[in-house]
Amino acid sequence: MTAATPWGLDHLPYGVFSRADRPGETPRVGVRYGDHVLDLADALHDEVFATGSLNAFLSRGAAAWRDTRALIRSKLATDPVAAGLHLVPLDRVELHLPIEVADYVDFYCSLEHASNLGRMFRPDEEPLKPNWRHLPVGYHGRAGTVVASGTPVVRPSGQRGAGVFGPSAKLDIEAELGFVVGAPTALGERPGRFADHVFGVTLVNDWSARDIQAWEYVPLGPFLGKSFATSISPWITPLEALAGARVPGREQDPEPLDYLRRAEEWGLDLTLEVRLNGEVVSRPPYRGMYWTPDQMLAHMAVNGASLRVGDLFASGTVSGPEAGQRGSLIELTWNGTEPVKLSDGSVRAFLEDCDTVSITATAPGPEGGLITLGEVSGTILPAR
Ligand SMILES: O=C(O)/C=C/C(=O)CC(=O)CC(=O)O
Ligand SMILES: [Ca+2]
Ligand SMILES: [Mg+2]
Repeated sequence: MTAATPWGLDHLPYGVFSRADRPGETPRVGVRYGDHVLDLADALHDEVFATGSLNAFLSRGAAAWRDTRALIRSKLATDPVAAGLHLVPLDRVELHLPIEVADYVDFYCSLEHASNLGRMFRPDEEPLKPNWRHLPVGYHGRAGTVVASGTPVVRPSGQRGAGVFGPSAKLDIEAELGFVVGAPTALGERPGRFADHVFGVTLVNDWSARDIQAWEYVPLGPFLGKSFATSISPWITPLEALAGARVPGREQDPEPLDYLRRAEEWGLDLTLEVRLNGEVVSRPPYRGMYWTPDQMLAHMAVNGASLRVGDLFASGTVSGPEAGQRGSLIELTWNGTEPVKLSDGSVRAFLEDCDTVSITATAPGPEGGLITLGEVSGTILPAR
């Protein structure tokens, strides 16, 4: 087995795969270890891992997540020969959407991103709306169009102004971090500790058609400009693997209301990397995000809304203060006025057909070193 790898015992992200040698079998849950996937249904003799998604396992709750991770680590470390029987080479599996997405919520937690978009969409107003520093602004997305990395994204068509219909000419990305809810709550109940409900994180690309969005969003918020596809990584990194990445959240002014007070450190020192056709165009730093994920969770449930197994909530676009840290093309090119230059001599204001965008991230590992989050990638197909 592979020894020195960014996919070692300290990471072990979960995914759902099917095996080329077992056609027709229901996809299975595995953890990535080096260039292999450990087949958990076989290795742990537990049918919860043979159900086609992570949801049944997630519903067992945080104590089971911890015990399972400990068991997997001990099997791989102390009995590699036996564990090796259940390791399938990555190049012989197909990876799927890891969770059955229940509800999908997208937040807007980067001060820099919100300020940049405010300047472009509402040039005559203050960039930040008066509510922005008082609550993590969010909207409900379309769970059914969350797709696994690698799924092609068809350029959406829609209204782009009064009487104007056609393919989006401002197709964009949003590099985000997504949080997967494992343990649910009942209607009317408030969630407890963040780590008792949230299982792990995944990278998200919230594809956005800026021309459709700019015309439709007033006053109810994003709708068709974002609901055509949202891509996530096939790998869910459990929170425990991020123990070395936890940092205090960014200072907040004004002090948030009690229900939004941070009880624990859930700032995360992750650095994202956005590639366009293989070239790095941005490195957004997650640790500077204004609202932390524990605050997002508290806010989305404060009205008594229940959490469901498989809920996905995303941070919103991760943008830092520097030009090379912006998590969307609309910011990187300032609404297309300062196109990005690629090394083949071509330029991009927004995405063209056949462009491929991929997002990765690294974070300090729980035992030193770095861990690498699973990539999310997608290629644009022409409008239909
Ligand atoms: O400011 C606006 O009107 C719109 C902002 C966005 O498009 C951002 C969004 O989807 C949330 C985010 O990713 O931060
Ligand atoms: Ca978004
Ligand atoms: Mg989207």
